[in-house]
Amino acid sequence: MITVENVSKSFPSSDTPVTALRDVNLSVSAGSLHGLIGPGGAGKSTLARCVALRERPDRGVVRYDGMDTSRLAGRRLWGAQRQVGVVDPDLLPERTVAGNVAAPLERMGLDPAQRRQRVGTLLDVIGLGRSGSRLPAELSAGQQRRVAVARALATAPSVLLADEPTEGVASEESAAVLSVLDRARAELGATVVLTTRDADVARRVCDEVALLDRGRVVESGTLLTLLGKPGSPLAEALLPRVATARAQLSGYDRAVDVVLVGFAAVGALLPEASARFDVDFDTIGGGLTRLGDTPVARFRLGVEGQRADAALAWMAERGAHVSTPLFGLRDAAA
Ligand SMILES: Nc1ncnc2c1ncn2[C@@H]1O[C@H](COP(=O)(O)OP(=O)(O)OP(=O)(O)O)[C@@H](O)[C@H]1O
Repeated sequence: MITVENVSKSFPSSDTPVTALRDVNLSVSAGSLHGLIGPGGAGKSTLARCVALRERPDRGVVRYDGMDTSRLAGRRLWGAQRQVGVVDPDLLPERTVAGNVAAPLERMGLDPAQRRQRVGTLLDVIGLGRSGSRLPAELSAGQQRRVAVARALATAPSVLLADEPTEGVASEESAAVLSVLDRARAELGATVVLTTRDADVARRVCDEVALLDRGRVVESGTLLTLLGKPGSPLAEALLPRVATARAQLSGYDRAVDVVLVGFAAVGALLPEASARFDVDFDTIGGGLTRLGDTPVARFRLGVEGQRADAALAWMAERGAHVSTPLFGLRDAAA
């Protein structure tokens, strides 16, 4: 577990200093794929570099499993930094794919046989097992980025940092880059921290997220918990839109938004509640999406029937997130 406690960081500039982080608190669970999300200049890279021990906070503490890293210096700091692999997208152009991945192992003094084996494993993880002897210039941008990830993983760090991992990669290749980060976590046991401006990247691959804006963490937590949080800006960015015209609501006793998570809920909860309680649900907005492999739906429902409250409570007991009724009462809209 990595914890960031009350971290602030400013950079000198010609007039007033630029404040990049303001009193930031954050937890990154071991083995998670944690996304730092936010607009340009929000402080994502600075926070990621503090987490990776490449930047020292002006105030506050970064802890690794409870250990205060601000007290580390010299060899102990270097040892802690080595536990964090940072993806550097710039490959060595004159070296082959295998040579790029092997470079950190050569610096470590690993013998050639072990080096070959480690490089082979990593090339398989990134899906380029047959491309070891090619040069970076022969690869697409997405393949190059995957090689950069393999190189950062070469020394088996416990934490991997990828700053904007899909930047500069064609959209059809970004899924493969993200899936390599997921494999780094799932198969190599690394805790992965990525930064992105794109909520879609978080939706596809992250399980924990923090939303930053102007140097502050606006909200953070697991994606699945945030989905059920009323008013969550991240949930709003990640779930299907439910905007509907007021007139569309006027034909119903009430309207509610429901968020359903998982195959069983998305597939069966609405028809079952409808049959059990003799209630009609009309979908008047929203739709389906996925968080990683998990299907997620948000629907705006027009609800009709005497036992609507009981039906909605029954769904909530089964894990549906049901909003308080919207303004759609028939009388109010009339
Ligand atoms: N080394 C530095 N020297 C001066 N200012 C810096 C430095 N690093 C970051 N900043 C400033 O700190 C603020 C936060 O920058 P940071 O790169 O952390 O944001 P970001 O969310 O990663 O942005 P982007 O998505 O554009 O990369 C910005 O105003 C930036 O200009």
